[in-house]
Amino acid sequence: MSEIPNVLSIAGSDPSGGAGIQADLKSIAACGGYGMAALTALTAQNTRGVTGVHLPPADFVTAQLDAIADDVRVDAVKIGMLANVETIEAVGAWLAPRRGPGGPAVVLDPVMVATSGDRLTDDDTVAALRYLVSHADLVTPNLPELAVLLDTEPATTWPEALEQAQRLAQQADVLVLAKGGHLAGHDDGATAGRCPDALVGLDGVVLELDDERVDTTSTHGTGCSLSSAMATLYARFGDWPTALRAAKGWLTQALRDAADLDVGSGHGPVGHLGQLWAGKSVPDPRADVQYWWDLIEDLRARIDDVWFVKQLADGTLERADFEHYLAQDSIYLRTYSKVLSRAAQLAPTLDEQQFWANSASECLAVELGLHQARLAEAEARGETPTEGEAPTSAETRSYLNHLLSAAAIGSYAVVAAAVLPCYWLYQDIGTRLAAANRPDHPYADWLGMYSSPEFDAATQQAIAITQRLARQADPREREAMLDAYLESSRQEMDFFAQRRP
Ligand SMILES: Nc1ncnc2c1ncn2[C@@H]1O[C@H](COP(=O)(O)OP(=O)(O)OP(=O)(O)O)[C@@H](O)[C@H]1O
Ligand SMILES: Cc1ncc(COP(=O)(O)O)c(N)n1
Repeated sequence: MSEIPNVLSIAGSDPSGGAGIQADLKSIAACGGYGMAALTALTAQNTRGVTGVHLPPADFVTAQLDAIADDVRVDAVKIGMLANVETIEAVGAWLAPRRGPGGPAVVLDPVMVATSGDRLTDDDTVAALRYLVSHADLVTPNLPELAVLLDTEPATTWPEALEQAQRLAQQADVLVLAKGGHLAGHDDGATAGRCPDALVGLDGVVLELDDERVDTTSTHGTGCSLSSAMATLYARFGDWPTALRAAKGWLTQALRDAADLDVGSGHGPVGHLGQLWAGKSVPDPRADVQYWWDLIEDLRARIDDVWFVKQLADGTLERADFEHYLAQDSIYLRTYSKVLSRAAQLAPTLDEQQFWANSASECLAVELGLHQARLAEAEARGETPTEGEAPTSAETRSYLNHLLSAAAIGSYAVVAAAVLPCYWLYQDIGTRLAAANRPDHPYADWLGMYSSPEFDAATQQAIAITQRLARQADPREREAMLDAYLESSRQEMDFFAQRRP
């Protein structure tokens, strides 16, 4: 089976190309899908407004849908403008037997009013649309549409929008994408200059993304474009948060790319294909290291529960266990420093070379400190410190083998991805360990060292470098980066969980 999903838009036509099925087909293509379109309405429309609407008979809408389904597997459906009750019922009836496991994902954009302010639906369609909402997987109303569906006033602040979205989610048992586009000019609070979107379920916000508000009047068709991007990216990646991450990044850039177009004198279209024309790949959440971090959310929670981390935090850790950890950390850092030197060797710029080389050197300084601390620990217990290195544990060896293989055969991007968890996880855990410190804590000196502005800054720089490399990587290298990152994260966990012999 092809990896390119077949995505069907059931929507109206905008002959000026910015909204409706024209926007949908461009979005689907830009997001890596094969686009199909069944027309529910023809509008006479341009960037300034709608001057006419012509509706095909409802049974001809059904005929188009049947023709597609008789021949083509449909992986996802996006529903846009449905101008009257007959059309809504025809689409609902066609969809009903196709819902459920193995059926296409359904995104409903309950279009009622165009960006220009022109109504696109009859007044009596609202009740029928409410019914269809409860039969979709995801519904993407703008703030006025959300209010109409709930029979209330439009939200003017983001918290109010989220509250309304949750209410709709509960009423219709559907996932709601709350969109901040219409907050412009209302909300001068936390969202000023920003354009937030959030997936909201029955229990509240599932994922909230806050992106820059692009300073443009070319917002015609953003709702159409976003909903068809969501259908396509869900079909590609299999979950809604991942789809939203990729769709939001793509749409924000498409809004910026609108500046390259010269279409009409009103609200112009977005630059759907600008990113493809610039030679960038189709949207891919794996290009965002924050997505990598979210993927290891469970693992991060488990690290906090590892016996060693808990006992170190609450001060019940036995000295011998602590000494074992210091010994293994010392061995780890010696080799980790070599892997960082490999990153320095591969770095294309002076800045990055210097960053990795400094980090490698810093590791050795810390290793020296650890060595001395280990001797002091042994002396404190009245033992003669053993000179030379302790034997390397299986866990330490496994982590180092992974890093060394990345350094031996991985690209610069893969090496950066492999070393990143040691910064990021350590800094993250360190913040909580440092917070657990108190003057009479048996490991007070240590916990104090876990968090430092210098290490925070180095972590941010490692994240920024890896982020740039992930964006530039082709899909194959990106996959290798993510694999290396995930493996290092698992190895971090095993390293903390190891027991002394
Ligand atoms: N100026 C902007 N900058 C960045 N993102 C924007 C901007 N305007 C809208 N968006 C984004 O576009 C998407 C559509 O949002 P909006 O709330 O405008 O929906 P809509 O009203 O259905 O769209 P349309 O404007 O096409 O009618 C959302 O992801 C929103 O965050
Ligand atoms: C055929 C058609 N469908 C939908 C919209 C809504 O467009 P927008 O995304 O601007 O709200 C539109 N203007 N025309």
